[in-house]
Amino acid sequence: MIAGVLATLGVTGYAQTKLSPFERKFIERGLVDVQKLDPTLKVELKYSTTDNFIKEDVYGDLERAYLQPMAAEKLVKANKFLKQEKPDYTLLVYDGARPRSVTKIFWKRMSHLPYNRREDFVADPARGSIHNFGCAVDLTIADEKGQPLDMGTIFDFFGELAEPRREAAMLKAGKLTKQQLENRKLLRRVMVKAGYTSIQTEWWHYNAMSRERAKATYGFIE
Ligand SMILES: C[C@@H](N)C(=O)N[C@H](C)C(=O)O
Ligand SMILES: [Zn+2]
Repeated sequence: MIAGVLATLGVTGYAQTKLSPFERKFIERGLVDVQKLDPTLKVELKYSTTDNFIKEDVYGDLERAYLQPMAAEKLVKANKFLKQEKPDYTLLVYDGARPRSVTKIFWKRMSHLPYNRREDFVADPARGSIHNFGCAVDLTIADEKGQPLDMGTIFDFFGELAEPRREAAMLKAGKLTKQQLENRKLLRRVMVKAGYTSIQTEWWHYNAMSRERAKATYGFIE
């Protein structure tokens, strides 16, 4: 609440900037703009464009990525670890905190899938996505030209080729190249070293905390 009042007064550093409703909500809940902590991080919120799996801009004016401070600090660490290995590369964030209202839209759009398969790619809003607590991030790595590395699939490719649990088989079948796998492993290495955990079904998704702990600690951002 205090953060919200400060935001209204322009004390957060966004004095001349009109905040989007989602951004206001994030700031009120104590979340932080990841680029304020590390301006070398790149951010392209895919759900603030029509270049996403539902082909709709569901974020409107929101252009900045927000996370709980604990998750943002881990992300900054991961970017530092990446630069130790590859000084010209940087993390490119596609999504951070995501209100549950948006997860509800995604969940409806995947209603053609059986429950298990649906949950592999989009969290059931009844249980909550870890994004809904500001504790998950979707991201890739950008090279020295700012171009995303080839990870074998695009972001939000909902199919087996995107699944870390199938990487060895995909490599063997010639569907994933050694370089694509190396790129994924580089992302995984720096994120895990920084304290994130990966999931078995999406190469781009990382959790800073378990769903249960995030729910108990922060509660839903609706
Ligand atoms: C929709 C996709 N980018 C994603 O974040 N999926 C996970 C499982 C989630 O919804 O939490
Ligand atoms: Zn995600």
